[in-house]
Amino acid sequence: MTRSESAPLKVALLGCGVVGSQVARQLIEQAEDLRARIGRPLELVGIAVRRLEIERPGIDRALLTDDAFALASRPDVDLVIELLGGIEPARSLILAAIAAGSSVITANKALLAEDGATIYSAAEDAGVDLYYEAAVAGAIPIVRPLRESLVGDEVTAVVGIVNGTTNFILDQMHTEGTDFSTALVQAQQLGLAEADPTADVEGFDAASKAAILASLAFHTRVRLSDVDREGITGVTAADIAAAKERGCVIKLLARCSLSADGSIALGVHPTMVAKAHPLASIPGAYNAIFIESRNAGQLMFMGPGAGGSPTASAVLGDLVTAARNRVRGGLGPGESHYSERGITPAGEISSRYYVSMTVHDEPGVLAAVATSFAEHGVSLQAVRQESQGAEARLGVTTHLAKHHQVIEAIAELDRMPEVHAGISLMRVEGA
Ligand SMILES: NC(=O)C1=CN([C@@H]2O[C@H](COP(=O)(O)OP(=O)(O)OC[C@H]3O[C@@H](n4cnc5c(N)ncnc54)[C@H](OP(=O)(O)O)[C@@H]3O)[C@@H](O)[C@H]2O)C=CC1
Ligand SMILES: N[C@@H](CC=O)C(=O)O
Repeated sequence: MTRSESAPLKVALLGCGVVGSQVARQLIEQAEDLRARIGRPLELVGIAVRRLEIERPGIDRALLTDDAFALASRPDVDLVIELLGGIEPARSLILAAIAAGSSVITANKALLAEDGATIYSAAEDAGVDLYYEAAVAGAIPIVRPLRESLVGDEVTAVVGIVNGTTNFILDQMHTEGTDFSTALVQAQQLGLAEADPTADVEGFDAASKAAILASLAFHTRVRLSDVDREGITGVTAADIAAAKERGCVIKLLARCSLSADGSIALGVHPTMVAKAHPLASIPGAYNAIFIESRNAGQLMFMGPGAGGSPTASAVLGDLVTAARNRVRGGLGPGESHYSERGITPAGEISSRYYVSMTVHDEPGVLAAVATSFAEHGVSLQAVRQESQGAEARLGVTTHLAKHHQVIEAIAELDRMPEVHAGISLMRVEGA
């Protein structure tokens, strides 16, 4: 073995929080196994953090630095792992690492969905690898299947649960009757939530992942701002109860599909899912993703979607792959071959809906409501009416309808004297 064959590949770690601390520990504990898989040892040469003073069990203090730029720009480093999160300084640090000739591994979906194009181009121009399996659905291998395994097929739809925090919260609300705020604190304590959990509960994190999945599935570039998004902060105990009565659970679903005209329909919304549907039984912080493609047909991926150890698994998989490329020469797949596609306007996206409202409990109300929907081209599949004295709670499930048709019908219902108040709508899957 020559000196260069046995010399370690140098690794710089940016961030030592929930995920970074697990990556650092695994790098140290699994050093021998990783060396065997790569063919050369890995040497962790530094860890960038904000607070040097805090205790980090199992981490050698001598590795810590608060000068992330100096670490990311070191010309002797081979591989930089970015686990800070957020847009800046993460973007500048990744660009500095690429400029210094390092391959980069990141879990930063917010950055890739905001400005992936800049990062992808910089990596391609510099001839270094950029891997980001951990950016979508934690431990689940989903980026590599779309980027490599299915690249010869034609993917037509990607649908799933891609945020662990919101799935955990909704599951707790359904199964334990936990209130939203308590369930969110539990998710934060488990290390599932983003540093700012607004990203989770308002659906930004799931929308970022949807943008990445759609970019890979449809060989195009989709950004966070292209995704129609609604979070779970508006989901009430009454919504949960209504879903249960209908034999459903509420899940935050991301949906990306190819429209007939070649444009892409993208959305993240709380959705009533029939209990018999496979997505309904995905518990806690697990994620699950369905892919439909022309040749392969239907595929499903399921596993832990968040948390330190599961996410570290995806990061280390990318690290070994990028390290092997360094050892043997060659590069992984790039992102430079893509086509421009339109984005289907949110109002034109079709779904089935559950619309509920309080009405005067008198003859003819149901017919008036059905007529109002029909006038806007929306046909009803099922109706439930529950008398509450002089009033009744009316719930209707529509057949497939465009969002703008349902909104227009609801605006008209709102003006009808028979309809009292409390009109709410939610998408429906499989019920
Ligand atoms: N948590 C999860 O389940 C998952 C997270 N991800 C992604 O992984 C990334 C990391 O997430 P997570 O580990 O949860 O985040 P944390 O907030 O737990 O950790 C962030 C780390 O980055 C350090 N840091 C932040 N800003 C700076 C800065 N300006 N300079 C130097 N260091 C800085 C922090 O330092 P200090 O420790 O001193 O505060 C901390 O060590 C994010 O992109 C996230 O979206 C992806 C999948 C799952
Ligand atoms: N906050 C995210 C972490 C993983 O991506 C989530 O809850 O899914």
